Amino acid sequence: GEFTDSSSIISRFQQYLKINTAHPEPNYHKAADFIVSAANSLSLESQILEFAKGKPLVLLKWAGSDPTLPSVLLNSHTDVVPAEQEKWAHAPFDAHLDPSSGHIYARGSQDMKCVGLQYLEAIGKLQISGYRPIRTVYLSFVPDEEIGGHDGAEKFADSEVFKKMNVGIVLDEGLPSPTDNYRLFYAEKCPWWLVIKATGAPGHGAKLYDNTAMENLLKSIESVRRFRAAQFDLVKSGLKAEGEVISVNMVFLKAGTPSPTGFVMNLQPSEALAGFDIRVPPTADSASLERRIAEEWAPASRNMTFEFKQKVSVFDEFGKPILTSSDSSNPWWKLLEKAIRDANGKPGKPEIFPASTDARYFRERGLPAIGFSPMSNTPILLHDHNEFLNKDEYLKGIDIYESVIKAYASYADHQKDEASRDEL
Ligand SMILES: CSCC[C@H](NC=O)C(=O)O
Ligand SMILES: [Zn+2]
Ligand SMILES: [Zn+2]
Repeated sequence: GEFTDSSSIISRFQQYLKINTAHPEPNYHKAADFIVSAANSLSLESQILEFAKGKPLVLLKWAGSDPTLPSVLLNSHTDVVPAEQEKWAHAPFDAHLDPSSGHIYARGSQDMKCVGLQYLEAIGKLQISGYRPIRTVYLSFVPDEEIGGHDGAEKFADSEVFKKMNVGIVLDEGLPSPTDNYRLFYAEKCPWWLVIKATGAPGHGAKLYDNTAMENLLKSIESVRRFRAAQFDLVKSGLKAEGEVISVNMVFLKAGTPSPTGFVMNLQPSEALAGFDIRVPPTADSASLERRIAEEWAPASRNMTFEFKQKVSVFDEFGKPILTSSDSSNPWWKLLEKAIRDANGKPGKPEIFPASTDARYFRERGLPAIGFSPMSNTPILLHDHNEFLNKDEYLKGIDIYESVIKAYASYADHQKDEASRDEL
C-alpha cells in the first residue's frame, strides 16, 4: 500500500529531517505538528505536554488489551545539535539522498530522528499486519536532550502523567556500529564538567621564577594528560571497553592579558583556567577520581581551585550505581536480543554508553532502560559533519523495531515482570 512502500517511508524520514530543530533555536512546534499528524494517520492517541514554555513534548499512546500490565515506553528526542553548514558536503537540513550510495545526509539522521520515526513506521506495519498489543505502548518525542534534558525528559519522568502511565520498560537511543552487530546499552557515563583555576605571581615575561599561574596550570594539564593516556591505553590494548574507562578531554583554555593586537607578550598572567569534559562510568571508582582532582589536578598547595559546571552522580538515592541489569533478572534484555535475532540482526554485548542520554532520568527512578538505535554497518557520526544514515539501514531498523515492539507488547508474564522490577 501507499503507506508502507519504501519510497513513502524514506520521504517521510526526509521530511522529519528537514525540520530544523537545532539548538539554540529549535523549531519544536513544527516537529510536534509533524509527529502528531503522523500519529493521526495511525490512529494513535496523542497529546502535547509543555513542561517548559516553548518546548512541547509529544506523547502518543497505542492502547493495549490488558491495561493492568506495565507499559512499554519508546523514547526519542526531537532536538539536534547545531551543524556548521559550510563544512558539510550536503546542507544539514536538506536531507539529501545520494542516489549512488543510498546515504541520507542530515543532522539528526543518526541522533536520533531515525529512531523516533522508525518506532512509528514499525507500529504502522504492525497495525497493517492485524497485530494488536497486549501491553500499552507509549511513544515520547521529547525536547531539550542535547542541552541536558532538564526541560524535557527530566520533567516528564517527574510528572503525574508519567506516573499514571505505569511504565515497565523504556527504550532510548544507542549508537551505530561499524560492524554488523547492533549495540545495546545498559548504562551510561556521568558528565563531570570541571574547571580548574590556577593563580600565581605575575611578572616580567623574560623572568624565570617559580609559582606562576601558567606553570601551576601546566603541571595539572600534564597530570590530566597522563591519566587520559593511561585510560585510553586500556581501551587501545583491548583490556577495557570504551564504556568502562573514564574519559577526560580538555575543552578550553583561558589565560593571558588581552591587548588590541592579541595578547600582551611580555607579561606572565596571574590567573589561568582550563576546562575538562570528564565522563565517569557508573562502574568506576568515582571517589578515587574525586581525590585525584583535589590532590593532583587542582591542589590548593599549588594555588589551585576547582569548580564543577555539572557533576551527575553515578549513584542513585540508595547509593547504588545507576544501571539496568542485563542478566536473567531482566526479562526485557533477553526479549530484546531474541527479537533482534528473529529479525535477522545480531545483538552485541551489553555496553556502557560513552556520553549522556535521557535514559538516565528513567533509570534514576528504578526503571529498566535500554539504549538501542538500530544502525549496523554505519560509521559513528553523531554531532559530526556529514552525519548520514543509509536508507536500507533505516528500513532494516524498522523491521527490527517491528519485531522488538511486537515482542515487548506481547510479553504478558506478569509475575516475572513484577519480580524483575522489584530487583532493579
Ligand atoms: C550532560 S548534558 C549533554 C547531553 C549530551 N547528550 C548527547 O550528546 C552529552 O554531552 O552527552
Ligand atoms: Zn541523542
Ligand atoms: Zn546528541
